[in-house]
Amino acid sequence: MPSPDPFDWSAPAASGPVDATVTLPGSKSLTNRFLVLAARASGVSRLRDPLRSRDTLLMAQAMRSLGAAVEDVEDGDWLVTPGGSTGDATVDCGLAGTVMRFVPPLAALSSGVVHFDGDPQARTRPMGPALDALRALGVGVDDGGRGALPFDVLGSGSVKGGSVTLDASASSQFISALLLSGAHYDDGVTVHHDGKPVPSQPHLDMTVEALRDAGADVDDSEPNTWRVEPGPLNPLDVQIEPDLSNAAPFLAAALVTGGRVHVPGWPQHTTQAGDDIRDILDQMGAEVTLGRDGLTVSAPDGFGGVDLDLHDASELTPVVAALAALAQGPSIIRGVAHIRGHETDRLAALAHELTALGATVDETEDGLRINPRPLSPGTFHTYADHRMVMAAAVLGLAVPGLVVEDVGTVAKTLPTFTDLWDRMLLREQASAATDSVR
Ligand SMILES: O=C(O)C1=C[C@@H](OP(=O)(O)O)[C@@H](O)[C@H](O)C1
Ligand SMILES: C=C(OP(=O)(O)O)C(=O)O
Repeated sequence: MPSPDPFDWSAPAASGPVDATVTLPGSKSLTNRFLVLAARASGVSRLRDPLRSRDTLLMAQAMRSLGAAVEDVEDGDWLVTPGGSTGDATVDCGLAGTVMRFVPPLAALSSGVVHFDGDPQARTRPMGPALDALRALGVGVDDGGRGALPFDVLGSGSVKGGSVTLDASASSQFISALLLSGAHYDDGVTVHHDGKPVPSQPHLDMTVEALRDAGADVDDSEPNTWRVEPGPLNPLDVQIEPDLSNAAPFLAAALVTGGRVHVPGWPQHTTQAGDDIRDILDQMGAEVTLGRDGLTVSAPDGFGGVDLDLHDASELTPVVAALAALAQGPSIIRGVAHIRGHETDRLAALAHELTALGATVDETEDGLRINPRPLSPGTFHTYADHRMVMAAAVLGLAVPGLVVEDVGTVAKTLPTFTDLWDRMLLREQASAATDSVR
């Protein structure tokens, strides 16, 4: 037999109920917002326990390219010393939506041409409305008419700003991007959304809250309109919360194995969309308890299918779809048409891979209908999508022999994923061993 591709990973099957505590690294969305805000604040900022993953390292590098210093200091924190670039620069976006959307409005403030590019799949992610909005605010952008990467932002040292209307139904990040830099524009920025509903409302709330943490004057009192007044931003000293979307596959393991998973440090208040996983797992029949010490999920009685609108928390779709394929009844996932423009067309990718394992899956215009069936092992393709790796790992718990193609792609937001996964399952073996000697 040919030896397996070195980047493939045999997903471990569970040999019994998991019983584990899993500590997750920091939130991608919070880390990358705070990096952008800190890069032009009025003093040195400290980011405590930031996520270090491909997306956040690319963002740190982008901030350096634009003149800020991002330094590793003791305890794993980042110190960010603001600075404005005075020359041409290049930004590698990788496949990070936050980098390709949040950095151009900041680059517009620099004095030079800032060239943006990324992975091949990044060139197909929606950018057009974000680039047109910058143009409407007086910024030169050369995208060769593509409305996508690669493109140049022609920085002239300042941006007039003002009012702009755009269609952000393809990504909330178009709006977050303008707000995160708008305080540095001469007239601030007012963003109006006109189109189908904007997805990911919690991420917009996160942007507004992060701006207010930095002292910005933000008005989000009217639907579909956001206003950031011009003015300096204060330096930040912020503790980054654990990434709750990255917690989802670990919590899902409690359901699949009939076990228990505890995630310490789960915030009592958060703007992270991943917090919605609590309600989703509860709807599937799990026991979900949020205490001062963190979140605990257990599922002694199995779990059922759900009818869910994931418009607000669409990044949870791959893991929820994996759970749905293993549930005791059919599920419908709605409201996530825009995730066809995520790392890959997630609806097509999930439908294809789950069907290949034996599930009955219909791709709808805005989601998936999933009918669980007995699944057979095979190779689960991941399409350069970290969350497809996480979905595959969840399936692998119940499908011995499942192989996950290109597991390294999970480093986009969680480079330690397979270590944490193995440790969660070792703990399960350890407790099984303890039980057997009792
Ligand atoms: O602003 C952010 O940090 C994000 C917003 C959301 O993007 P979309 O609105 O494009 O779905 C989310 O899916 C993504 O993972 C992170
Ligand atoms: C959609 C995602 O990422 P991005 O920030 O690249 O849009 C995601 O993490 O699921």
